[in-house]
Amino acid sequence: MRIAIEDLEVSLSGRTVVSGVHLVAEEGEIAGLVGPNGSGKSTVLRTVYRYLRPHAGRVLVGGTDITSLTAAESARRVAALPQERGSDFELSVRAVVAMGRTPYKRAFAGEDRADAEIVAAALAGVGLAGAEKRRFSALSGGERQRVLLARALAQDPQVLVLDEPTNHLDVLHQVELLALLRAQRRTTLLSLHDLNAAASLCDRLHVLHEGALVASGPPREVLTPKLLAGVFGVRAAVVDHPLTGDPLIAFDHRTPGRLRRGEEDEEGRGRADLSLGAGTLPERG
Ligand SMILES: Nc1ncnc2c1ncn2[C@@H]1O[C@H](COP(=O)(O)OP(=O)(O)OP(=O)(O)O)[C@@H](O)[C@H]1O
Repeated sequence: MRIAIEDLEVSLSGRTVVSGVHLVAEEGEIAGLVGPNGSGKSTVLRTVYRYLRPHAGRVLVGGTDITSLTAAESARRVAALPQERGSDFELSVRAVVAMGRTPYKRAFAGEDRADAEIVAAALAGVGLAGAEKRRFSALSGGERQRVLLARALAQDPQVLVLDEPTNHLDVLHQVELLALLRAQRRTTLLSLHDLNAAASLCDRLHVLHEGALVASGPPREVLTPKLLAGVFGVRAAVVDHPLTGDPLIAFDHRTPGRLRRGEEDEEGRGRADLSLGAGTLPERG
Protein backbone atom coordinates (compact mmCIF):
# COMPACT_ATOMS: atom_id res chain seq x y z
CA MET A 1 0.00 0.00 0.00
CA ARG A 2 1.04 3.53 -0.69
CA ILE A 3 1.69 6.05 2.10
CA ALA A 4 0.81 9.66 1.38
CA ILE A 5 1.57 12.36 3.92
CA GLU A 6 -0.20 15.56 2.95
CA ASP A 7 0.74 18.97 4.34
CA LEU A 8 1.38 17.52 7.77
CA GLU A 9 1.66 19.81 10.74
CA VAL A 10 2.28 18.64 14.29
CA SER A 11 2.45 20.77 17.41
CA LEU A 12 3.83 19.53 20.70
CA SER A 13 3.47 21.44 23.96
CA GLY A 14 2.16 24.41 22.00
CA ARG A 15 5.12 24.52 19.59
CA THR A 16 4.86 23.62 15.91
CA VAL A 17 7.62 21.05 15.42
CA VAL A 18 6.73 19.85 11.91
CA SER A 19 4.90 21.78 9.24
CA GLY A 20 4.08 21.54 5.54
CA VAL A 21 5.49 18.02 5.19
CA HIS A 22 4.29 16.43 2.01
CA LEU A 23 5.73 13.09 0.92
CA VAL A 24 4.78 9.83 -0.70
CA ALA A 25 6.11 6.30 -0.35
CA GLU A 26 4.85 4.31 -3.32
CA GLU A 27 3.69 0.69 -2.98
CA GLY A 28 6.74 -1.50 -2.36
CA GLU A 29 9.12 1.45 -2.06
CA ILE A 30 11.61 2.00 0.75
CA ALA A 31 11.49 5.67 1.69
CA GLY A 32 14.03 7.13 4.10
CA LEU A 33 13.64 10.14 6.36
CA VAL A 34 16.94 11.77 7.17
CA GLY A 35 17.82 14.98 8.98
CA PRO A 36 19.73 16.29 11.98
CA ASN A 37 18.69 15.69 15.59
CA GLY A 38 15.40 17.37 16.35
CA SER A 39 14.48 17.92 12.70
CA GLY A 40 11.17 16.08 13.13
CA LYS A 41 11.79 12.55 11.80
CA SER A 42 10.25 10.69 14.77
CA THR A 43 7.36 13.15 14.89
CA VAL A 44 6.45 12.42 11.26
CA LEU A 45 6.76 8.65 11.78
CA ARG A 46 4.65 8.81 14.95
CA THR A 47 1.74 10.26 12.99
CA VAL A 48 1.90 7.31 10.58
CA TYR A 49 1.71 4.73 13.38
CA ARG A 50 -0.88 6.85 15.20
CA TYR A 51 1.12 7.64 18.31
CA LEU A 52 0.53 11.32 17.46
CA ARG A 53 -2.38 12.98 15.69
CA PRO A 54 -1.72 15.57 13.00
CA HIS A 55 -2.62 19.12 13.96
CA ALA A 56 -3.26 19.79 10.28
CA GLY A 57 -2.91 17.71 7.12
CA ARG A 58 -3.51 13.99 6.64
CA VAL A 59 -1.76 10.65 6.58
CA LEU A 60 -3.22 8.23 4.04
CA VAL A 61 -2.30 4.55 3.93
CA GLY A 62 -3.75 2.74 0.93
CA GLY A 63 -5.83 5.87 0.28
CA THR A 64 -7.51 5.83 3.72
CA ASP A 65 -6.93 8.45 6.37
CA ILE A 66 -5.46 6.38 9.16
CA THR A 67 -7.21 8.37 11.87
CA SER A 68 -10.51 6.98 10.53
CA LEU A 69 -9.51 3.33 11.14
CA THR A 70 -10.14 1.20 14.23
CA ALA A 71 -7.05 0.16 16.19
CA ALA A 72 -7.16 -3.37 14.73
CA GLU A 73 -7.66 -2.12 11.15
CA SER A 74 -4.78 0.27 11.56
CA ALA A 75 -2.55 -2.45 13.07
CA ARG A 76 -3.20 -4.71 10.07
CA ARG A 77 -2.06 -1.91 7.77
CA VAL A 78 0.80 -0.37 9.71
CA ALA A 79 3.38 -2.00 11.99
CA ALA A 80 6.02 0.07 13.69
CA LEU A 81 9.37 -0.16 15.33
CA PRO A 82 9.03 2.90 17.57
CA GLN A 83 11.95 4.79 19.06
CA GLU A 84 10.71 3.85 22.52
CA ARG A 85 11.83 0.25 22.70
CA GLY A 86 9.83 -0.77 25.83
CA SER A 87 12.47 -2.53 27.90
CA ASP A 88 10.09 -3.58 30.62
CA PHE A 89 8.31 -6.57 29.12
CA GLU A 90 8.66 -9.41 31.61
CA LEU A 91 7.76 -11.75 28.77
CA SER A 92 9.66 -14.29 26.75
CA VAL A 93 11.04 -13.31 23.36
CA ARG A 94 8.47 -15.55 21.70
CA ALA A 95 5.57 -13.99 23.62
CA VAL A 96 6.64 -10.49 22.56
CA VAL A 97 6.82 -11.51 18.89
CA ALA A 98 3.46 -13.33 19.15
CA MET A 99 1.88 -9.99 20.21
CA GLY A 100 2.19 -9.10 16.53
CA ARG A 101 -0.65 -11.53 15.76
CA THR A 102 -3.15 -9.77 18.08
CA PRO A 103 -4.79 -7.62 15.35
CA TYR A 104 -5.88 -10.83 13.61
CA LYS A 105 -7.41 -12.54 16.66
CA ARG A 106 -10.86 -12.38 18.15
CA ALA A 107 -10.87 -11.65 21.88
CA PHE A 108 -9.45 -14.58 23.89
CA ALA A 109 -8.78 -16.63 20.73
CA GLY A 110 -5.63 -18.70 21.03
CA GLU A 111 -2.72 -19.03 18.65
CA ASP A 112 -3.25 -21.36 15.69
CA ARG A 113 -0.72 -23.18 13.55
CA ALA A 114 -0.50 -20.42 10.95
CA ASP A 115 0.26 -17.89 13.72
CA ALA A 116 2.98 -20.16 15.11
CA GLU A 117 4.59 -20.45 11.68
CA ILE A 118 4.50 -16.69 11.12
CA VAL A 119 6.07 -16.06 14.55
CA ALA A 120 8.79 -18.65 13.90
CA ALA A 121 9.55 -17.14 10.47
CA ALA A 122 9.73 -13.62 11.95
CA LEU A 123 12.17 -14.78 14.63
CA ALA A 124 14.30 -16.60 12.07
CA GLY A 125 14.24 -13.50 9.86
CA VAL A 126 15.97 -11.42 12.54
CA GLY A 127 18.40 -14.20 13.48
CA LEU A 128 16.75 -15.03 16.80
CA ALA A 129 15.51 -18.56 16.18
CA GLY A 130 16.54 -20.45 19.30
CA ALA A 131 16.16 -17.40 21.57
CA GLU A 132 12.39 -17.86 22.04
CA LYS A 133 12.54 -18.59 25.77
CA ARG A 134 14.86 -15.75 26.76
CA ARG A 135 13.36 -12.96 28.83
CA PHE A 136 12.91 -9.79 26.78
CA SER A 137 13.92 -7.49 29.65
CA ALA A 138 17.25 -9.32 29.98
CA LEU A 139 18.31 -8.77 26.36
CA SER A 140 20.83 -6.24 25.07
CA GLY A 141 19.64 -3.13 23.23
CA GLY A 142 20.39 -4.59 19.81
CA GLU A 143 18.72 -7.92 20.64
CA ARG A 144 15.60 -6.16 21.90
CA GLN A 145 15.47 -4.18 18.75
CA ARG A 146 15.58 -7.30 16.62
CA VAL A 147 12.78 -8.86 18.72
CA LEU A 148 10.60 -5.78 18.21
CA LEU A 149 11.33 -5.83 14.50
CA ALA A 150 10.25 -9.50 14.48
CA ARG A 151 7.04 -8.46 16.26
CA ALA A 152 6.40 -5.86 13.53
CA LEU A 153 7.05 -8.48 10.81
CA ALA A 154 4.75 -10.98 12.56
CA GLN A 155 2.04 -8.33 12.30
CA ASP A 156 2.29 -8.92 8.52
CA PRO A 157 1.40 -5.28 7.79
CA GLN A 158 0.93 -3.57 4.44
CA VAL A 159 3.34 -0.89 5.59
CA LEU A 160 6.36 -0.89 7.90
CA VAL A 161 7.38 2.23 9.84
CA LEU A 162 10.77 2.01 11.49
CA ASP A 163 12.38 4.67 13.68
CA GLU A 164 16.14 4.29 13.60
CA PRO A 165 16.12 0.50 13.12
CA THR A 166 19.93 0.24 12.92
CA ASN A 167 20.48 1.87 16.35
CA HIS A 168 22.41 -0.40 18.71
CA LEU A 169 23.12 -2.99 16.02
CA ASP A 170 26.63 -4.21 15.33
CA VAL A 171 27.76 -3.89 11.74
CA LEU A 172 26.87 -7.45 10.72
CA HIS A 173 23.37 -7.08 12.13
CA GLN A 174 23.01 -3.72 10.37
CA VAL A 175 23.88 -5.32 7.05
CA GLU A 176 21.52 -8.22 7.75
CA LEU A 177 18.73 -5.83 8.68
CA LEU A 178 19.14 -3.88 5.45
CA ALA A 179 19.11 -7.14 3.47
CA LEU A 180 15.96 -8.25 5.29
CA LEU A 181 14.19 -4.97 4.53
CA ARG A 182 15.21 -5.08 0.86
CA ALA A 183 13.90 -8.66 0.61
CA GLN A 184 10.55 -7.68 2.17
CA ARG A 185 9.40 -5.67 -0.85
CA ARG A 186 6.94 -4.01 1.47
CA THR A 187 6.20 -0.30 1.55
CA THR A 188 8.59 0.95 4.22
CA LEU A 189 9.08 4.39 5.72
CA LEU A 190 12.04 4.61 8.05
CA SER A 191 14.33 7.13 9.69
CA LEU A 192 18.06 6.62 9.61
CA HIS A 193 21.00 8.61 10.94
CA ASP A 194 23.46 6.52 8.96
CA LEU A 195 23.38 8.30 5.62
CA ASN A 196 25.45 5.62 3.92
CA ALA A 197 22.96 2.97 5.00
CA ALA A 198 20.16 5.25 3.80
CA ALA A 199 21.89 5.77 0.43
CA SER A 200 22.30 2.03 -0.01
CA LEU A 201 18.82 0.98 1.13
CA CYS A 202 16.33 3.62 0.13
CA ASP A 203 14.64 4.19 -3.21
CA ARG A 204 13.96 7.77 -2.20
CA LEU A 205 15.17 10.01 0.58
CA HIS A 206 13.24 12.84 2.22
CA VAL A 207 15.37 15.36 4.08
CA LEU A 208 13.94 17.18 7.09
CA HIS A 209 15.48 20.33 8.47
CA GLU A 210 13.97 22.25 11.39
CA GLY A 211 10.58 20.59 10.92
CA ALA A 212 10.32 21.21 7.17
CA LEU A 213 11.01 19.03 4.16
CA VAL A 214 13.91 20.53 2.20
CA ALA A 215 14.65 17.86 -0.42
CA SER A 216 13.19 14.63 -1.78
CA GLY A 217 14.49 12.28 -4.43
CA PRO A 218 16.78 9.35 -5.19
CA PRO A 219 19.76 9.23 -2.79
CA ARG A 220 22.29 10.12 -5.48
CA GLU A 221 20.42 13.29 -6.36
CA VAL A 222 19.71 14.32 -2.80
CA LEU A 223 22.95 13.60 -0.98
CA THR A 224 25.23 16.26 -2.41
CA PRO A 225 28.11 17.97 -0.60
CA LYS A 226 26.06 21.14 -0.70
CA LEU A 227 23.10 19.56 1.06
CA LEU A 228 25.35 17.81 3.57
CA ALA A 229 26.91 21.17 4.42
CA GLY A 230 23.67 23.13 4.40
CA VAL A 231 21.49 20.73 6.37
CA PHE A 232 23.90 18.65 8.43
CA GLY A 233 26.67 21.24 8.73
CA VAL A 234 29.43 18.83 7.73
CA ARG A 235 32.07 18.68 5.03
CA ALA A 236 31.84 15.56 2.94
CA ALA A 237 32.64 14.21 -0.50
CA VAL A 238 30.24 11.87 -2.28
CA VAL A 239 31.96 9.11 -4.24
CA ASP A 240 31.01 5.73 -5.70
CA HIS A 241 31.27 2.82 -3.30
CA PRO A 242 34.09 0.64 -4.66
CA LEU A 243 32.21 -2.62 -3.96
CA THR A 244 28.57 -1.79 -4.59
CA GLY A 245 28.52 1.36 -6.71
CA ASP A 246 26.11 3.00 -4.22
CA PRO A 247 26.76 6.64 -3.35
CA LEU A 248 29.31 6.68 -0.54
CA ILE A 249 29.56 9.72 1.67
CA ALA A 250 33.10 10.28 2.85
CA PHE A 251 32.82 12.59 5.84
CA ASP A 252 35.59 14.92 6.87
CA HIS A 253 35.84 13.93 10.53
CA ARG A 254 38.73 16.31 11.14
CA THR A 255 37.05 19.62 10.54
CA PRO A 256 34.32 20.34 13.06
CA GLY A 257 32.10 23.36 12.92
CA ARG A 258 28.84 24.18 11.40
CA LEU A 259 28.47 26.26 8.28
CA ARG A 260 25.72 28.78 8.64
CA ARG A 261 23.35 29.63 5.85
CA GLY A 262 25.12 31.58 3.11
CA GLU A 263 28.62 30.80 4.41
CA GLU A 264 31.29 28.99 2.44
CA ASP A 265 34.19 27.05 3.82
CA GLU A 266 37.73 28.23 3.17
CA GLU A 267 37.88 26.44 -0.18
CA GLY A 268 34.64 27.90 -1.37
CA ARG A 269 32.89 24.54 -1.09
CA GLY A 270 29.63 23.75 0.58
CA ARG A 271 27.80 26.99 0.35
CA ALA A 272 25.31 26.38 3.09
CA ASP A 273 22.17 27.86 1.70
CA LEU A 274 19.00 25.87 1.43
CA SER A 275 18.13 26.66 -2.16
CA LEU A 276 19.75 23.35 -2.83
CA GLY A 277 18.29 22.13 -6.07
CA ALA A 278 18.86 18.69 -4.60
CA GLY A 279 16.31 16.20 -5.80
CA THR A 280 12.86 17.61 -6.21
CA LEU A 281 10.08 18.23 -3.81
CA PRO A 282 6.91 16.37 -4.74
CA GLU A 283 4.05 18.20 -6.39
CA ARG A 284 1.44 19.32 -3.93
CA GLY A 285 -2.28 18.86 -4.21
N1 LIG B 1 6.76 15.87 23.83
C1 LIG B 1 7.34 16.91 23.24
N2 LIG B 1 7.03 18.16 23.62
C2 LIG B 1 7.61 19.23 23.03
N3 LIG B 1 8.50 19.17 22.03
C3 LIG B 1 8.85 17.95 21.62
C4 LIG B 1 8.29 16.76 22.20
N4 LIG B 1 8.83 15.68 21.56
C5 LIG B 1 9.68 16.18 20.65
N5 LIG B 1 9.70 17.52 20.68
C6 LIG B 1 10.47 18.43 19.82
O1 LIG B 1 10.11 18.20 18.49
C7 LIG B 1 11.22 18.40 17.63
C8 LIG B 1 11.33 17.20 16.70
O2 LIG B 1 11.64 16.05 17.47
P1 LIG B 1 11.82 14.63 16.81
O3 LIG B 1 12.01 13.64 17.92
O4 LIG B 1 10.72 14.40 15.85
O5 LIG B 1 13.16 14.83 16.00
P2 LIG B 1 14.11 13.73 15.30
O6 LIG B 1 14.44 14.29 13.96
O7 LIG B 1 13.46 12.39 15.35
O8 LIG B 1 15.37 13.80 16.24
P3 LIG B 1 16.50 12.70 16.61
O9 LIG B 1 17.35 12.56 15.40
O10 LIG B 1 17.23 13.39 17.73
O11 LIG B 1 15.79 11.44 17.03
C9 LIG B 1 12.44 18.58 18.53
O12 LIG B 1 12.73 19.97 18.57
C10 LIG B 1 11.95 18.12 19.88
O13 LIG B 1 12.57 18.84 20.91
